[in-house]
Amino acid sequence: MTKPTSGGFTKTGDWLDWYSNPSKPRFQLPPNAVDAHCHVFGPGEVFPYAPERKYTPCDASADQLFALRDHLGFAKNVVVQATCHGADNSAMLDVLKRSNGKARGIATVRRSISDNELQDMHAAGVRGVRFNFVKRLVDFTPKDELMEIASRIAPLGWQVVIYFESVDLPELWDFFTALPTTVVVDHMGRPDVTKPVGGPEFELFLKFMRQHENVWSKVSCPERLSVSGPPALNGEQHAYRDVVPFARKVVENFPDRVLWGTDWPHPNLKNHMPDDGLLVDFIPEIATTKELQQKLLVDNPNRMYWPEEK
Ligand SMILES: O=C(O)c1cc(C(=O)O)oc(=O)c1
Repeated sequence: MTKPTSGGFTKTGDWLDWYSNPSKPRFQLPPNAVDAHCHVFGPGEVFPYAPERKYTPCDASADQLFALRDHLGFAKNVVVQATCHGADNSAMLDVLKRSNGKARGIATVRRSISDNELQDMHAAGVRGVRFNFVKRLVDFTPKDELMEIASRIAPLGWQVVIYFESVDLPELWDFFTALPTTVVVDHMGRPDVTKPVGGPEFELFLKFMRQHENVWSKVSCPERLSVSGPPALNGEQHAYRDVVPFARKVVENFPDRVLWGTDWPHPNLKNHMPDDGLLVDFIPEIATTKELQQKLLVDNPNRMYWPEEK
């Protein structure tokens, strides 16, 4: 059954709705595991989609996110502002408010934001801003504007989350390496997994992490990066084979600087929508020991987003 887009909005034509009734993962998540990359969409009638958005999704609410968290066995979420909400962070902030401290947020802000607004967001649980360089998702923002935002959020101890395509890394290198904060890369910088894992393009990404100890990576989104599949559907326990060597390499080289997230509700997927339970079953393919799993799912995200709990 298709899912609604409320508030009088019309869903993007080829939109794929998030998966209903995901399976129970076979892989049992360790206690206090964090889904460190997920979103909410609206609902549109409560939190309208932004005029400048590039897509209109089906609704995906805070309650639906919490239900998924509990079903999969995560303890906490890091909610990343989705581009369909522009710089209006209210839907994301509403999740944080209703989470009893079990969610942190990554916001999108413009340079016009006041210091008081940043302080309020910090009190609500926001711990970073996202800079997006994927052209199909956002309009261009000048780098000096982004750098100004980065220098204003740095004193709060916030991070900058960056989303870009691997082919754009050379051009963005100087900007990224000048950022004064912890930098977290979404989805491994979107490698082209049809190219060799040891080839120059992915090697540049590994060099970026190797040379800059403030750079972390989310080893998320095999469902987005995979070309070969097979998709995480119909009980498939060996999904997305072509992504495995890339993600494994990042986890094994930088075990203390990796994070994992579902990316629910999976904006803009075009050829299938994964069963989120099977997506969790992908984790032991890329973090192959208990020790690596503990770092990826528990130690790293809790150190990053809930340091006060130590
Ligand atoms: O590749 C994407 O389409 C995508 C979009 C968004 C967003 O719209 O915020 O976030 C993601 O993590 C990935």
